[in-house]
Amino acid sequence: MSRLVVISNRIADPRKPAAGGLAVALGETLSRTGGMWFGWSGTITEDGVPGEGKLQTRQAGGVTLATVDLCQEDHDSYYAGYSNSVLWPVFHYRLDLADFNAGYIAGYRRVNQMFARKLLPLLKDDDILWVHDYHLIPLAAELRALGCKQRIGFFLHIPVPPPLIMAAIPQHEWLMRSLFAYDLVGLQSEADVSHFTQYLRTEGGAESVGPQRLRAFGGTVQVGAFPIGIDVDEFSRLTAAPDAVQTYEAMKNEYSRRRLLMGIDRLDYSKGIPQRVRAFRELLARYPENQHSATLIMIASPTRDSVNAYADLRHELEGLCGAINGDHGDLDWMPVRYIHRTVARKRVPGLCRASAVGLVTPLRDGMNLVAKEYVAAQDPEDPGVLVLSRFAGAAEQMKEALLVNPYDTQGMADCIQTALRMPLAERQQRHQALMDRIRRHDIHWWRRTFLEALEKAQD
Ligand SMILES: O=P(O)(O)OC[C@H]1O[C@H](O[C@H]2O[C@H](CO)[C@@H](O)[C@H](O)[C@H]2O)[C@H](O)[C@@H](O)[C@@H]1O
Ligand SMILES: O=c1ccn([C@@H]2O[C@H](COP(=O)(O)OP(=O)(O)O)[C@@H](O)[C@H]2O)c(=O)[nH]1
Repeated sequence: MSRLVVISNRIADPRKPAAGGLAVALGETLSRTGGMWFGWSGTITEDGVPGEGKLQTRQAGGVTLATVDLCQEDHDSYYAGYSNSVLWPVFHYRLDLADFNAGYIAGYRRVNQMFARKLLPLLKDDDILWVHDYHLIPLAAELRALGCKQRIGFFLHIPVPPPLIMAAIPQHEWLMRSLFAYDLVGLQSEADVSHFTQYLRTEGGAESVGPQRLRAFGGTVQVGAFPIGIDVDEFSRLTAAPDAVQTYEAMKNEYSRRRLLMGIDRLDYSKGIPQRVRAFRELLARYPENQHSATLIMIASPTRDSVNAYADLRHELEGLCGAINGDHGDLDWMPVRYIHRTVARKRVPGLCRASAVGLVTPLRDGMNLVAKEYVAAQDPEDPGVLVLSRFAGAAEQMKEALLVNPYDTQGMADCIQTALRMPLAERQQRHQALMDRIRRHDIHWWRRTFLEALEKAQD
């Protein structure tokens, strides 16, 4: 059987809590299949030479972890720069936050070339390569240029914007053309496939040459939607494990007289956190019965803090939470518990299960695994209610959640009130339907269907 080689910028460090769905999902996938995981070590070296990171390999169970360091200059131009100040904001429809600094692209190309150079000697002839996410769009083209013949699939974890937004990236054509070096391009949702296809038609004159196969830019590419899932059984086990049970009991005890609402995200502007907190403030104002009762636990895990837009967001959120607590709080009740730390993964299910409402309200999100984890952690006899943004990739599958528009503060407050008052029978019904869906399309389904499609993709 062929070995699976997964390549992503972020790899899970078993010594640290993993905040970020990609690392969580790929960790779970590889623990099943074994193979190799290649990516950035997470280390930034101060005296390194650009394009020359040190390669290290180590064994973690059945998985070989192969990592390279980045020097400060590469980190700033490739990761913080082109990946997270150009591609991330534009793909999340935030042209206003993009920084089209002309210097970033050189670092992006340099690191992709370095990854290709370091990876190639580690490969066996019949390996299957699976490259992940926007940091590594040109990796297959770089590998092909060095003679790599293995099958290579690509999966994009973030949304694809409509063509005219994509076209704002100065190098958009080069980027999209690079995708033709892959045998298969996987996206999170049908909406993403539709945007990608529209882009190729309008900018590359694409024509269909088979089911989900397009010809453009002088080549052909196979495209498909493969919505990522969670490991439902593993998450259920985690929910029943001592750490999660202890967290659940501690929360129930501490907030016995309150109704808990929770949000847990990286502190990212795509996640709609200030909008969510404003909707919560509106809930307290419009429905005063929630005063002294509703309590929002808002975990905002630190992320990408060297990028300005993230530091600005932190200030905004801290001001907002402080103002709500100042205006509405009392000696025995603080409406918002804002926590700017990463919560260990083993405690996440306990927090989810103790919360009557799970708030997953991104302005735009590739998928959002928290939405699925919240559902998986519930007690089926007395489940909480998921309030989900219609702009999360997860909304395409999770129709039985209460879907909201996160830009509509009043609408979101009304929806939270509906969630808080929802009768038990309806909560059970919705939960059961959502569980069926996340079980059918779990992480194993995702890996299997993608890899089967990759195997079948024409040369
Ligand atoms: O690696 P970081 O810069 O610390 O960021 C964490 C990850 O964020 C993004 O996650 C995405 O993947 C999830 C799983 O498919 C998906 O549910 C979510 O909607 C996406 O935002 C990013 O795409 C990853 O590359 C990062 O590792
Ligand atoms: O403090 C935190 C914040 C997040 N997470 C986990 O990080 C992942 C976030 O993935 P998601 O797809 O929701 O969003 P991303 O951060 O990848 O954009 C989920 O598994 C969360 O449970 C965590 O373990 N601790």
